[in-house]
Amino acid sequence: MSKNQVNNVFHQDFKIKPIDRQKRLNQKPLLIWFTGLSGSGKSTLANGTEQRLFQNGYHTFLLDGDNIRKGLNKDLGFEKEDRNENLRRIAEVAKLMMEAGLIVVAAFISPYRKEREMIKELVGEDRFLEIFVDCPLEECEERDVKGLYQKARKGLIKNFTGIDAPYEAPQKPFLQLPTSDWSKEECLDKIIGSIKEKITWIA
Ligand SMILES: Nc1ncnc2c1ncn2[C@@H]1O[C@H](COP(=O)(O)OS(=O)(=O)O)[C@@H](OP(=O)(O)O)[C@H]1O
Ligand SMILES: Nc1ncnc2c1ncn2[C@@H]1O[C@H](COP(=O)(O)OP(=O)(O)O)[C@@H](O)[C@H]1O
Repeated sequence: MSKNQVNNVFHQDFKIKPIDRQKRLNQKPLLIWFTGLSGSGKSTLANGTEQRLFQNGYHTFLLDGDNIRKGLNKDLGFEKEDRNENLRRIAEVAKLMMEAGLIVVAAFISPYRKEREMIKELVGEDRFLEIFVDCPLEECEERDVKGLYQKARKGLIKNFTGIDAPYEAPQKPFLQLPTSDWSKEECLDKIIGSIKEKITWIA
């Protein structure tokens, strides 16, 4: 679409506002964003976090790299530009889900600081909780959950994060979880303990 066409698109106001939906669901929307290397534990912890919230009555949705890349973003690869477009679309989807009142849990490598900043700005700083799933490359490679590191080392996959593509660790994340030292349950206890205050509805 050309710039001209974008200029001819107008914002529509809805009668039902986000605040109405928040009151109905009795919760404040949030984006809980897991970032880290492949195999660091993002999906495991994002799933566990969603399960615990859901079982406690919260309205949630989980967005995960592999699944989104098989559907909405199946036209994108792993070049820097593609990763950025991947995350831009996901951020917009997460924003819509938050407007619907949901607590969104997201698990993406999201290797570039600048893109994570973009997501924070888009959804609002106070509603974006960045969780750094911190696991050394050596341990991720040893886990090699999907056999991708082995393929990357053999040169069968290009631009693999940590091997021949960068990962920029967060400098001031909301939480940093050393998954090579802490168990999954320890990490989940820390997450739930830290976000409890943020998700309680204050009328
Ligand atoms: N080149 C390369 N680099 C990194 N990861 C790769 C690559 N090729 C395929 N995969 C698989 O894609 C999953 C990561 O997708 P994401 O959407 O999270 O990546 S990104 O945020 O756009 O960087 C990632 O999932 P996780 O292992 O859960 O992180 C891999 O299964
Ligand atoms: N503390 C931990 N938190 C999360 N996963 C862990 C932890 N300790 C070990 N693991 C294991 O590490 C692997 C992480 O895989 P996964 O969650 O798919 O990572 P990612 O989504 O980052 O690629 C799983 O096999 C999981 O059982």
